[in-house]
Amino acid sequence: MFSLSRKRDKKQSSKRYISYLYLMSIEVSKVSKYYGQQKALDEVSFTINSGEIVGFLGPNGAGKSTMMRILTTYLNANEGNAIVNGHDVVEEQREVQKSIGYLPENNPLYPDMYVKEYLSFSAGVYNITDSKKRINEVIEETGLTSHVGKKINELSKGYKQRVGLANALLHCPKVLILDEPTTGLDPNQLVEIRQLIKKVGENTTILLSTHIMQEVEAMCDRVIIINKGKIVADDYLKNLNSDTVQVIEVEFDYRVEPELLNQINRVREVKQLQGFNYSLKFETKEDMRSTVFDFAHDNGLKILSLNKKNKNLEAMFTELTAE
Ligand SMILES: Nc1ncnc2c1ncn2[C@@H]1O[C@H](COP(=O)(O)OP(=O)(O)OP(=O)(O)O)[C@@H](O)[C@H]1O
Repeated sequence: MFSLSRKRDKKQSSKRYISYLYLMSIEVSKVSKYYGQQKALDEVSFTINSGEIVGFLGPNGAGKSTMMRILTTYLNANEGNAIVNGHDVVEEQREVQKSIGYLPENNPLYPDMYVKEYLSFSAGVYNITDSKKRINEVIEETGLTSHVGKKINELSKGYKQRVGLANALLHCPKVLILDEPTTGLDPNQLVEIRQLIKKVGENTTILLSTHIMQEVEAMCDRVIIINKGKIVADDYLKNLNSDTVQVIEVEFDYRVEPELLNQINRVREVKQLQGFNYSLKFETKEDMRSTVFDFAHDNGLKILSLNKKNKNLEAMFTELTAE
C-alpha cells in the first residue's frame, strides 16, 4: 500500500509523464477511501486510454461519485494514487483541474445568470484567452444557440445539462468526467444529451458514471463495473456483446437435480433459479435450444418454458451486482 502524498522519484515521474501524455489519460492504482468506518472504495485500480468513452457503472452507493471526486481533486483518497493526464491528483491539483472538464452529479449552476453571462463568468475563472470566440464555439457545439438569452432557471433540465457541459468544455479539456449526466432527463432530452456526449467523445476522452446499464450501451466503448467499492468487471462492449456465450433459462414442471442437467451436451454451468427454473450456460454460437428440448424428452422431463439469452451486459451487470 502506498500513500497519495508520497514524493516520487523525479526521473521515474518524468518518464511516466511522457508515456501518459501519449497513451494514458487516467491511471488509478489501489485507491481506497473511507468515510469514518465505512469503506467507500476498496483498492480500486483501472486505466483509461486517451480517446476512450468509458462507462463507470454501478448501483446506488457503489462508490462512483467518490471515485470521480478523487479524480477531479475535490476529495483525497486514504490510500493509493491517481494520475490524470500525467499529473498526480494530490501533488499537481492545479494541473489536473486545468486538463479536465467536470460535470458533477448535481450540476451547480447560478440560476439567476443568463446562459452567456454564466459562460463568460466561467471563462474568466479559467482565464481563457479570446473567450468570446471560445464561448460561441461551445454554445454551438452544445446546441445552446437558441437559448443564450435565457436565464438558467428558465431552462429545462436537459438544457441546464447542456450549459453544464458547455461549461465543462470551455477550456478544451483532454478528459471529461461526467457524474450521472442524464439523471432526471425525460426520454427526448435523454436521447439528445447522449448524442451530444457521443459527439464530444469524438475528440475528448470521457469517463461517465451511471447506474443505468442501457446508458453505457448507448454511449460507451468500454465499461468498468463497480459494486460496493470494488471493481468487479472491466471490458470492451464489443467483447461483452459477443454471441459466443449463451444462457438458456428453462422452466420444468417439477424439480430437476442440477447434476442431471449438467449432463446436457456442452453445458458449462447450471444454476437453479426460483421455483423450477434453471439457467444453463453454453459457450457456443450454435443455438442450443433444440439440444435442451431433446435432452428433456429423452429424460422424461416436461418443459413449461424456455428462453435463450445472450450473456450480454445486462445479464453480467445483474449477476455481478446481485445482493
Ligand atoms: N460525505 C459522505 N459521508 C459519509 N458517507 C458517504 C459520503 N459520501 C458518500 N458516502 C457513502 O459512500 C458510499 C459510496 O457513495 P457514492 O456517492 O460514491 O456512490 P455512488 O455510486 O456515486 O452512488 P449514487 O449512484 O447513489 O450517487 C455510499 O455508501 C455512501 O453512502
